[in-house]
Amino acid sequence: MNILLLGKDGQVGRELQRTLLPLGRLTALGRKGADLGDLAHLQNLLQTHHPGIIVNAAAYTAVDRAETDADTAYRINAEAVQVLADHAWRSGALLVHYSTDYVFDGTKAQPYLETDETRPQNVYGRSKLAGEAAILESRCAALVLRTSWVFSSQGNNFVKTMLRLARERDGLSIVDDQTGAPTSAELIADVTALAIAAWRKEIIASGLYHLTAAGSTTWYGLARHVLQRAQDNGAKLRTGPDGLRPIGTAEYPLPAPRPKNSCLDTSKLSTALGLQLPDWTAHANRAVDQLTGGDSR
Ligand SMILES: NC(=O)C1=CN([C@@H]2O[C@H](COP(=O)(O)OP(=O)(O)OC[C@H]3O[C@@H](n4cnc5c(N)ncnc54)[C@H](OP(=O)(O)O)[C@@H]3O)[C@@H](O)[C@H]2O)C=CC1
Ligand SMILES: Cc1cn([C@H]2C[C@H](O)[C@@H](COP(=O)(O)OP(=O)(O)O[C@H]3O[C@@H](C)C(=O)[C@@H](O)[C@H]3O)O2)c(=O)[nH]c1=O
Ligand SMILES: [Mg+2]
Repeated sequence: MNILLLGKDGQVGRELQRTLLPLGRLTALGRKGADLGDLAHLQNLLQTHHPGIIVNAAAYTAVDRAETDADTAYRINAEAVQVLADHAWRSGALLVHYSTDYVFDGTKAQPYLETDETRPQNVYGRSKLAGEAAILESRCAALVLRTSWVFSSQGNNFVKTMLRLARERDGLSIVDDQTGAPTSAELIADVTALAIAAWRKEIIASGLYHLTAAGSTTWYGLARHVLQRAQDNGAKLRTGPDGLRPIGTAEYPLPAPRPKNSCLDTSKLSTALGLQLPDWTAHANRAVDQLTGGDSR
């Protein structure tokens, strides 16, 4: 079985290079080998490789930049995904794709279900929702995995930003009224491989699934946890956990509005696969330890 991984150099893509290996003959391409902005090239590439499984970890993820660069965000997050879905439908391939908590408006008091109404508040979220729709409406075999607040010891993410800023600055103000589940790229890639194996055995069906770590916190809570762990590991910080100031969203204005509640209910996927998704702190500790030389416990 040929597996084609797109976006191999992103946070999730890097981890998928490891977890997809036992599932088949893997071809992993980054932006150089497969530019999702070039739809004609993408089409040719799919015809050449004829993969049995396409895993798309590439995306336009710059949430604030998307507000003024909507054309590019839609080309990568929706039009390229339409090309993948059309190919999967015609060839019978399985398409595995990722989406986001930002498809919701964040006003629900409880974690969001797959069946809840979507209402994205920013361009990134709307472009990702259009990508989901392209897949689900194509009726190709697909696993669309919505996740949230992705971090890893590699790439660009909030955990690494906090460690950098805490080394550079005296005191940091962090938003404390947006709640979500920080999810490691490692966990996403591990569960993706399990889901593909289960799909092949017809244990799980095509469709939309929420995939995040268990538990939840705010960005402030995440930053505190990260800086506490880093300090315990002996990292030299100018701002420790007690130097963080919790603020409201209004005090940290950004171009793109973010949902207040980003929590996703993961019972559909965890029940189907028989998994107990770990608390977000387990992988957060691992990432901080990798970045600050501590022991993972
Ligand atoms: N990051 C997060 O917090 C969340 C992510 N998701 C979703 O999870 C998936 C994986 O995200 P994650 O790994 O975190 O994202 P990253 O931003 O770490 O990686 C995305 C990758 O896509 C690549 N890419 C961007 N544009 C193109 C293009 N035109 N052609 C080819 N490759 C391109 C990027 O390359 P380059 O670096 O060169 O731009 C990068 O390697 C995405 O679908 C994302 O929407 C969902 C919820 C939260
Ligand atoms: C750097 C910084 C950020 N913040 C706030 C801004 C924002 O509300 C929050 C997170 O900032 P970020 O820009 O890292 O987060 P953002 O890029 O919005 O993260 C999102 O990325 C996309 C791709 C997703 O799909 C989402 O699930 C989510 O992970 O932290 C502070 O309050 N203080 C700070 O010093
Ligand atoms: Mg960001």
